[in-house]
Amino acid sequence: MTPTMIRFTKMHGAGNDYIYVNTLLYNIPSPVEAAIKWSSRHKGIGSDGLVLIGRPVSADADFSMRIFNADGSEAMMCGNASRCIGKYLYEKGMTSSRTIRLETLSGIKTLNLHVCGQKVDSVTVDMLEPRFDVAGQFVPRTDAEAGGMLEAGGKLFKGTFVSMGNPHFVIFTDAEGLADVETYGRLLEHHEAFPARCNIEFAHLVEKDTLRTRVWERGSGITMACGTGACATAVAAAKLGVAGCSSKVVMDGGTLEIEWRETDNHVYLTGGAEFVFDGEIPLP
Ligand SMILES: N[C@@H](CCC[C@H](N)C(=O)O)C(=O)O
Repeated sequence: MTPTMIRFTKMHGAGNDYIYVNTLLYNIPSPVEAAIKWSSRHKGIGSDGLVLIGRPVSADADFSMRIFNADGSEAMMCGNASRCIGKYLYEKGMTSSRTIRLETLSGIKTLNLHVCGQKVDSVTVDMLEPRFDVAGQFVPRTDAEAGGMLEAGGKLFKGTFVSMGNPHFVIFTDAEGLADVETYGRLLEHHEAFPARCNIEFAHLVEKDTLRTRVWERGSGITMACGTGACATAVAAAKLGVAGCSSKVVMDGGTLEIEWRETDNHVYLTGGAEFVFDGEIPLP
């Protein structure tokens, strides 16, 4: 039997790369299987995961996003993919609006497209409010307000738990400590303090309001950037007084700008988005 071919677009935001499929045109019956197979760096397209763009359930949204990590697990939110979807929808002619309401598993996020000529230069995403106390995402180990000491691989890590829809644990360290992402990232992702596993950020203040961050993503391992992780880092830094409410987060693959706005308590994420290539692949 001839396999069903699916057209996809590979994109990245600050090096965080995903495979995008327009499910208005193509049905993906088993996204978990597709995410695992297609994300493989050696036997697939190669990516940090799979993103499905679709029709929203809510009348208040224009489009929807579903995001699957490279291990097939589904996440509630993805900051970098949201920006890429803004560019995808606008530049592929699926919308002419520069404001898009995107339905995600963690609510409707508004994308503001910054357009120059016909191209989307960058996108600002209203990531809504950060949370510090999500049942089912984090079991605090101390009576600290939002965070605690966790032991992994014989080492103690003090971090701050921040949910941007999805869970993050942000550890402030010195410059050398950023390399801990390689040794301890996986162990912390699976720490018993995180019933739903966790994304782990190792962050270091390099200059005023500029944070260098490396990330271990739940379900994908080390990635070149994480949008929700950048937001979590900036929020944790502001909460602890390490940085102000607007900061730059420098990740392995690029820099993202974050503002935690006092007026509405929302976090705004700004950064670029890039096309890599289009292709066709059989359904698994
Ligand atoms: N890369 C993303 C986050 C993707 C999901 C994450 N790994 C999770 O499981 O929560 C981003 O840019 O936010």
